Amino acid sequence: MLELRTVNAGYGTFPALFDLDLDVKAGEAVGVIGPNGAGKTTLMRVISGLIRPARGSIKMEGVDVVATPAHKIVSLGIAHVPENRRLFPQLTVDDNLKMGAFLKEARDHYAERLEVVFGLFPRLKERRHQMAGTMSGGEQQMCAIGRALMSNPKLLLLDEPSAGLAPVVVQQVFELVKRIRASGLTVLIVEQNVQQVLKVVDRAYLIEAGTIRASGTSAEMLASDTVKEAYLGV
Ligand SMILES: Nc1ncnc2c1ncn2[C@@H]1O[C@H](COP(=O)(O)OP(=O)(O)OP(=O)(O)O)[C@@H](O)[C@H]1O
Repeated sequence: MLELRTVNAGYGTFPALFDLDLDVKAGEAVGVIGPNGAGKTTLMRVISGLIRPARGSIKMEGVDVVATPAHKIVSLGIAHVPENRRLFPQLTVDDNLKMGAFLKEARDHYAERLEVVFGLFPRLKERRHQMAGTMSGGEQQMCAIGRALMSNPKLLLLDEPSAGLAPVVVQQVFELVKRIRASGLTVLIVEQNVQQVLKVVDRAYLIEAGTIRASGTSAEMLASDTVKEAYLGV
């Protein structure tokens, strides 16, 4: 579904990703783990078109993402839930969800999409008239994911959904990821919480200093000495 080949990207003259190759197949949940500053967020931004690669190719179902204008990338079926959620705190849950349905196709199917999102996250329906900024961290994450789902994506990019949440809420967020996964969506998820993320993904990539250092199934990653020593503290 998604194919990155020798992707190089950065900020000005600062290179953040080097010759990065990555694949996500339809129906898979794939994790990206790695230390602070490794380039995980940059990877998500380059896939969703927020920044453009200096070199390399990105294809979504065979379509060249690099040649697609940023505002059209959503219509390829890619939805990005950014780090720190980026909700509109002064707007209601309903209005935040509406923001996710700005494309014509999504607007035309707004009521239908809303039912899908409320079906997946009933809590959002209960809280639909509440200001997003007054909801708990876990609920806000739910709202951010719900907003992304309003565009009816095929591929959901989740950037550190558990960041800044209390341990019990982190559990709930990983339950959400499982639910999304079970609904048939393809998921690419960046996480610092290595132990937890390896429980919900099929495969994972370890990224260090802007490049892929290791990859494998969740079981392989859990058994890998590199991953164990650096990220699992064993
Ligand atoms: N807007 C920016 N301008 C300049 N440099 C940036 C910018 N955003 C990120 N960087 C740099 O790019 C590198 C990769 O950052 P990135 O945010 O992708 O890492 P990360 O793996 O997501 O880290 P973290 O887990 O801490 O969020 C870092 O060295 C960072 O300082």
